[in-house]
Amino acid sequence: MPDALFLDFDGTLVEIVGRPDAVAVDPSLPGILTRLRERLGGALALVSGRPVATLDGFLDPFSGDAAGLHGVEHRIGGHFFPCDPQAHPALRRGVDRLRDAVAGWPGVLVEDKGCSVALHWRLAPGHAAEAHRLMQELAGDLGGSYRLQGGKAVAEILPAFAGKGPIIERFMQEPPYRGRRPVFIGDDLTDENGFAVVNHLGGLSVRIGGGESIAAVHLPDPTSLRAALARWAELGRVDLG
Ligand SMILES: O=P(O)(O)OC[C@H]1O[C@H](O[C@H]2O[C@H](CO)[C@@H](O)[C@H](O)[C@H]2O)[C@H](O)[C@@H](O)[C@@H]1O
Repeated sequence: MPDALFLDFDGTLVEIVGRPDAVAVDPSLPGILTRLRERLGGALALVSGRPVATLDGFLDPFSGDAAGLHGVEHRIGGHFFPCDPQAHPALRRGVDRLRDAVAGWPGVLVEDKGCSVALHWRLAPGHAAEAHRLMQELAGDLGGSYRLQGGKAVAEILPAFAGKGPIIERFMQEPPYRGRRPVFIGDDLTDENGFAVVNHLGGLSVRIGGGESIAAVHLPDPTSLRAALARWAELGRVDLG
């Protein structure tokens, strides 16, 4: 059965760095993704917590199918299904509240993604507990339409329906993904939900780096994944043997 490949971005295709805007993309990566996508008959999608537009900016000139904000928005076959921040007035007020609350916490970063918001403390580990508590409070105040998502030195608030598993399932119902074996590669807590779905569908889950995971296979780091992707672009299939 041919493969359908789903790839996380931060910590998977690129190394984790101090700030969200400081990511360095290996110059070979856009070309590798373009070739691999062609060899997979188009069945390659990014599945990330980032907005789709941010992924496009980092990976230019590569641009293909993608799910952004953990599946809140997605693009498939050139059709973009966006999220309108104006449909989330309570969240927008919450972003203002967050900015005010962390104004005196140097190194704590608010990443406003329109329909979701992330609070980062990688550069300010001493504020981790209070930053996490702040996000828990805000998520509680926003009620059941939103949920809290943990990650690497980050907590995010996003619409409750969103998750990497559901959006992978959605892609798998559409051509060119339908009828293929889903392979999902990720590195973080939010990716476990995607691993559960591909495991259930009889696919392959691959975790980058260590840590407890339900993934079937582990690769050590983004460098080793990029080397594997280049090889798969020649082979035209995923090969972890
Ligand atoms: O689903 P992903 O593509 O893995 O995105 C998850 C979040 O990644 C980003 O934050 C993480 O990477 C940053 C840059 O290396 C790092 O500074 C931060 O500590 C990490 O948590 C991104 O900023 C978030 O928006 C994504 O949701």
